[in-house]
Amino acid sequence: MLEQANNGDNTLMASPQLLQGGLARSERHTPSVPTLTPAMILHRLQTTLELEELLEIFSNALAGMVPHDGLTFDHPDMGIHISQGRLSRHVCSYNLMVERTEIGQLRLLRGRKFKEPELIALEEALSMLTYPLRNALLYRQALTSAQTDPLTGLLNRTSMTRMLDRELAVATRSGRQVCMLVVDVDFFKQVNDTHGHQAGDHVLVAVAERLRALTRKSDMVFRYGGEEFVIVISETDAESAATAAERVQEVIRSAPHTLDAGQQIRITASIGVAMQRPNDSPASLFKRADQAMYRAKNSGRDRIEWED
Ligand SMILES: Nc1nc2c(ncn2[C@@H]2O[C@H](COP(=O)(O)OP(=O)(O)OP(=O)(O)O)[C@@H](O)[C@H]2O)c(=O)[nH]1
Repeated sequence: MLEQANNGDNTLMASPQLLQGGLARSERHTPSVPTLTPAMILHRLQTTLELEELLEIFSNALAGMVPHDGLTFDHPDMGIHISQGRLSRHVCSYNLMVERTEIGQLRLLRGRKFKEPELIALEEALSMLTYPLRNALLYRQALTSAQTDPLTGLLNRTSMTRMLDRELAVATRSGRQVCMLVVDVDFFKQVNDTHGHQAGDHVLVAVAERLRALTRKSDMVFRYGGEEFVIVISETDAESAATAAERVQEVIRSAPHTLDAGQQIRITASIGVAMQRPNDSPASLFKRADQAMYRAKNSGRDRIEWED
């Protein structure tokens, strides 16, 4: 079993490694696949910025030279783990770099050992992959930042509309309902005015963290804008939604927030709740939850109000 690490400055290390998992011997790609010229491989790799598609192209282009059962790609800092084909006994692993920047680890898997000429061919192919791979990672980074709020790291309003569209359709098909909570921090302007904008930012980040920690994996938390957050609970009912709203209210007001200067401040939030109705769009559902939130504000704040 071989593990290679190509770190981009021509250092190559080899050490034995055995992968836990399947012991499949049949290869996903067989030697009958035609061998491509380097120019053809490079051309194909430059046809996409989608990471999964790029790796698929790479895997297919490699098939004639280095038959394999599967391929994995990992970039832990970007939270990326892609696995194509299947796990197999022998693993050939490369840490890829471009201009001294790590761009992830690529592993090739198959049931029999990789031979020396195959490793040479693989390294040649990898040298063609690195720049297209770097570009695909940059593209993914750009897409992610367009979807997230830079201050809190939560998904932003644009993402909310897109994801809610899908959630509403799924819930309609399954005969269940989506619930929306609009959560607006009370008297937030006072936090800024009294403690400064940096402290205000700090509170927003802390609120986002509390909401994220509270919500289940299937729930979605968005920063709608300013000090307004939206929680979307998939496939729920009114009783569970009420419990969720109480938990949100509690988690925000329970513990004080400690500012950088050491002061502690307590904050509360006004919460509006709306349940999905037939033919709801993201906008109509949001409108009812938002109106309910404003009623909570007008009724004294630190309250939960339901849609009409
Ligand atoms: N620090 C900080 N402040 C923000 C941010 N976005 C919006 N704000 C401020 O949040 C404040 C919101 O004020 P208002 O809309 O009056 O709301 P409020 O003071 O919370 O009052 P109520 O909602 O009525 O309880 C404004 O002063 C905005 O400038 C941000 O990202 N960081």
